Amino acid sequence: MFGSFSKDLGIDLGTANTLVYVRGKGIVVREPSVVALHTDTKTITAVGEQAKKMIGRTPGNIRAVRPMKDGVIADFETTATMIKHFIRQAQKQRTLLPHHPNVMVCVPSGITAVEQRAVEDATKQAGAREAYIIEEPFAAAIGADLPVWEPTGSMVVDIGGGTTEVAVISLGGIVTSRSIRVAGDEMDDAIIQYIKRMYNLMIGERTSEQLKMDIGSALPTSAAESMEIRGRDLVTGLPKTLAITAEEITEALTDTVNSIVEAVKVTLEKCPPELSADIMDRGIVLTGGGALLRNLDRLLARETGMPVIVAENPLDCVAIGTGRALENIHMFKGRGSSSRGKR
Ligand SMILES: Nc1ncnc2c1ncn2[C@@H]1O[C@H](COP(=O)(O)OP(=O)(O)OP(=O)(O)O)[C@@H](O)[C@H]1O
Repeated sequence: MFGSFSKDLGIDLGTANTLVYVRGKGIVVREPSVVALHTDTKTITAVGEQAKKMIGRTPGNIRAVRPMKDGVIADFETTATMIKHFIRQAQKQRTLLPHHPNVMVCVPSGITAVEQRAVEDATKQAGAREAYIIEEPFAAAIGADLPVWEPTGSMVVDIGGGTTEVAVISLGGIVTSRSIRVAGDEMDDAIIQYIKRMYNLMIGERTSEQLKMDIGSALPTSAAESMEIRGRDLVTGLPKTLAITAEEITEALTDTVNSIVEAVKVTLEKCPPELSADIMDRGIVLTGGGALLRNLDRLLARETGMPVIVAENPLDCVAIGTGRALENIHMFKGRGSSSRGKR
C-alpha cells in the first residue's frame, strides 16, 4: 500500500490525536484518534475529525470510539485500522515516493510488550519495511529541542489526552520517569463531574473540553471570565443553559492538576543530583496539549522551585521528535520493549 512512498514516516499514536510526520516535509496528517464504527457490521463509518464530531451524537447502530483511550490500546483491531487510514491519508498528499518506508511509531510508555508488538504488527501490515518504537517522553524531548544525546540532564513533562509522562533524560536514555493515567481526558471528566455535582447538569465531553481550553486555568485568574454552556438538567430531564466561571473550572481541575504536580515532584526526588542541577539551569519543559492549560507552568514553577517552560508548539513536539528520531534510526535498531527510548 506504500506504492508511492519513499520517505520514512514518524507516527505519533496519541490517545487524543494522531500525527504523521514525513521526513523532509514535516507534519502531513493531524487528526483526532477517533473511529466511528457500525455496531452490527463493525465497518468503519468515519475516522479522525469527522468521527470526533460524532461523539455523543451517534444513533444506536453507530459508535464513535477512541481506540487508544487511557494511554493503552483499548481496541487493537480498530487501532490497526486507524493507523492504516492515516498512513493512506499521508500517501494521498503525494508527498511520498516509492519503496516501503521505515516507520517510527511513538506510543505511550505505559503500554505492555504485547501491545507494543501489536502496534509493530499493525504498522507492518500497513506496508512498512520496518517498524520502530519510541517512547513518548523521549520523542517529546527530541521534538522540544532538548539535548537528549548529551551528558546533561533534561526534564520533560508531556501532558497528553490519556497520560502524563514525566522523564529525566541524559545520554540518549531515560534516567528516571513516571507515567500516570491523568491528563487532558481526566481534566474533562473532572469538569463533567463538577457541573453535575454543583448544578445537576449533564454535559458532554466536547463541551467540557471546550470549557477547559477556553476558560480553564491551573491557578485562579484575575479576569472575570465565564462561558455559556448547554446540557441536560438531571432533575427535569430538559435542556438547560448555564454560565460557568473560570474560577469554577479552576476548582474543578484542582485534583487532576495536583496529581500532575505530584508526579513531577516524585520524579525530581528520584533524580540524581548532577542531573537536578542541569535541570535547574535549563528548566522543566512542558509538552503535549495539556501544557496549554493556562498557568500550569506558573503553578509547577511555584511548587517545584524550578524554572518551567512551555515548549514551542507543544502539541507537535512528539510528532516532530518521532520524525527526527528517524534520522538516528540506527540508535533504535534492536531496541526491545524494555529499552524503548534508551540507548
Ligand atoms: N488550550 C488547551 N488547554 C488545555 N488543554 C488543551 C488545550 N489544547 C489541547 N488540550 C488538551 O490536550 C490533550 C491532547 O494533547 P495531545 O495531542 O498532546 O495528546 P496525545 O498525544 O494524543 O495523548 P497521549 O500523550 O496521552 O497519548 C487533550 O486532552 C486536549 O483537550
